[in-house]
Amino acid sequence: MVDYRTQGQIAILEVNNPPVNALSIHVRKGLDDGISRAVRDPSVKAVIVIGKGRTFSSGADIKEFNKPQEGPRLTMVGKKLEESDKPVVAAIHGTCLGGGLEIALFCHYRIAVKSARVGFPEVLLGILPGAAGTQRLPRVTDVAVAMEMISTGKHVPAPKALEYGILDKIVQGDLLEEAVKFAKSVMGKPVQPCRLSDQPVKGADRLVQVFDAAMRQVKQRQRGFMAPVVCLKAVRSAAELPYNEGLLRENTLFTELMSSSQCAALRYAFFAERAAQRWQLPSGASAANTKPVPVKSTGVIGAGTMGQGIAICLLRVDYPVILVEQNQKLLDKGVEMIQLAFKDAVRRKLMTEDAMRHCMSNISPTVDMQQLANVDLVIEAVYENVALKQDIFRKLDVICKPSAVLCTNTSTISIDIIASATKRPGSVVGTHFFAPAHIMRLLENVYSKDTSAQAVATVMDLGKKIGKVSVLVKTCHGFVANRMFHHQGQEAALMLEEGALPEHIDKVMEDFGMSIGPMKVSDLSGVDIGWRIRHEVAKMEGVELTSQTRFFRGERYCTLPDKLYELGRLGRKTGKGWYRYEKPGGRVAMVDDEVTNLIKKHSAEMGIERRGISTQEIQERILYPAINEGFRILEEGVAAKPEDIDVIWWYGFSFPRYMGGPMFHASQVGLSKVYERICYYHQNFPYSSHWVPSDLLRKLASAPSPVPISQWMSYSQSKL
Ligand SMILES: C/C=C(\C)C(=O)SCCNC(=O)CCNC(=O)[C@H](O)C(C)(C)COP(=O)(O)OP(=O)(O)OC[C@H]1O[C@@H](n2cnc3c(N)ncnc32)[C@H](O)[C@@H]1OP(=O)(O)O
Repeated sequence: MVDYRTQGQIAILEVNNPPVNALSIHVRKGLDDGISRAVRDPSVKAVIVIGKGRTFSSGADIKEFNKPQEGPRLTMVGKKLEESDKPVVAAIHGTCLGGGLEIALFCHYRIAVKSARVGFPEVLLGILPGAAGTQRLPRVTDVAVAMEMISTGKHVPAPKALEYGILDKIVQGDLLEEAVKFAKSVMGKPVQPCRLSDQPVKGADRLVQVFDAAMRQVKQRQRGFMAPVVCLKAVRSAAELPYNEGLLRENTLFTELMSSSQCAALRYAFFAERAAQRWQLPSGASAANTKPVPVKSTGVIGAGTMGQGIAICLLRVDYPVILVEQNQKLLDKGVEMIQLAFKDAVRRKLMTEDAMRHCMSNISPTVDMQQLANVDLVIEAVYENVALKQDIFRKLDVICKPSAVLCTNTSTISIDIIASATKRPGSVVGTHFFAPAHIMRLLENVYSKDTSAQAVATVMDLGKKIGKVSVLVKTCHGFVANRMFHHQGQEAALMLEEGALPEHIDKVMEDFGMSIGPMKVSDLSGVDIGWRIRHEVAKMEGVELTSQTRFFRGERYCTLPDKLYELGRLGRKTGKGWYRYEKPGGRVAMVDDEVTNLIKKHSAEMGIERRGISTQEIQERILYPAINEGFRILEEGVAAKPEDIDVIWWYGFSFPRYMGGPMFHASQVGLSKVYERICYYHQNFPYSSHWVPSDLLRKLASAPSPVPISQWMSYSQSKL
């Protein structure tokens, strides 16, 4: 785990724990033994700590977090490194994160290659750097920088770290050779001035202003999230207490965070996100055994809002895009909007003018679908209409080369139905982007009964290349995201006619931790989207939805969203939806009397006596139908595991990661309690199918002891 060797008078401690040199027990032990040996050996005059493979160290081994601590503690190992009278040099490449950076800060010197990155991402796991990081970073760099780095978890590129004083030197060429040269240059020099524990905190005279400003920012950005607040308190203590007392304070705060439910949720999230990338099809084909089709050229059909966003995602990572629209006017408008989005990115310094010009030069607008004949991958992004999408896929089947992967950005329509329009259903796959497509991180990839493993591998790979988090699901109406979200929308509308107002529902859910409530989400995604989907489904079933409709598909139906649509209140884009906005496309949601009156009038027309709806009821009626549907999705194998559902909710609907996602949240509340409440609502609202309890949930809820989330799927086929 740590290879010890000497090169002349230099001892080299090389951490060797693939894939990312996590500081597992054997690594800590190896470093501890290694530094003792180097200190003991009179022929050794300097020590280098370096990482083998792709990185210096990614920090503590997160898999060890819920196990009892064994072996030497990181702080003890660090203390030994610092106390060595022989200079110790950390030689950094790849990433130097968390405990890895703490080890480096215990060393007397730090050198790095230019591409290296350093950081304290502990906050993203709901903890703080608990091996002296909060006490040592503000001693090497300014306290303001330390507060920013530790409370955000952002990685800092080597050149910036040099500027901050975290690094002593950036080297070119072979890192070990450079480290040896550096070690020789400091051999024999006293190490005392390089021991950070002896240094004062930098910028301590501005502590109060810096702390107050950082705290304001953290509370604004991360409502309800404990770790950043506690991180700031720990750094503050570095400036207020002597080093050893600061360490004790850090330890108390660390223990508090480590035992929190937020930390448990974030640890779960860390592994869930990575597990989602390890997709597998029922056939046994998987990420591990399937190669994607090489994609060098792409096409996007539809230059509307979604098509523009998707084209931007592709252009940003250098894919040439053939953008197809049905007429020149719509095409020109689409290209203009893409250009505007890039200009905005330049204005916000997210890209250079040159990069923008390069992206725009890669776009080939056309009204001729034949131009797609040679593309490797095409994404259809027209509006949600089965006949239209089938027509496009019929044409693509004739036009595109046999190896092309044919993707549809449908948000609800079964991929089986769309693929059936072609003679190559194996090449057809869903790529469900979330609006705004160039900003939202989620890509819900959807396979049909015929989709080939290669097509799946291609879109999962594409997701990674364009910077998305991809989750693979099986086709059904609405897939995972919209199928779960739909029930929230339904239940929210029903609560509105019973007595709630949009601002009440949103406040409760925002206080729960959602970055925006469901009514604001509806305004953001567009009231017309839901309307179109509902009416499309009704049309397919030969039903007409009118203002008098009270039941649809045997369920209680609320016409309020349809009434909003009929008033032209389509959401942010029209400047009014469930709220009023400062302008079309505005962001500031204001309560609108017109909506309040509409809702009250609607309740009266329906003969419903309005009542006060409690916070608990709003929270449960928004979350539990989605959770119940999540269990059905698992039962049906639409999602392979609960973790995939939670990943979809963090990235698709901004569900607070520190609460773990709806399925993890259910596990924390307790499945028997969730089941009992769902049964209660089912009794009270028998005409809403989303309250019919899922069979899988029933089985899990009646297990003799709580079933860990990792074992839920083993109950899905059981006969209990
Ligand atoms: C007290 C607490 C202290 C002292 C800490 O140090 S807490 C840990 C702080 N460090 C982190 O939070 C870093 C976490 N890791 C990452 O951010 C990334 O993995 C990376 C930037 C280091 C590399 O990213 P990438 O190249 O994309 O690779 P993956 O993320 O896919 O990771 C590869 C596999 O390694 C596993 N991994 C990564 N870091 C750790 C870790 N610290 N402990 C245990 N395991 C880790 C990760 O799960 C991947 O595993 P598989 O999915 O392939 O099984």
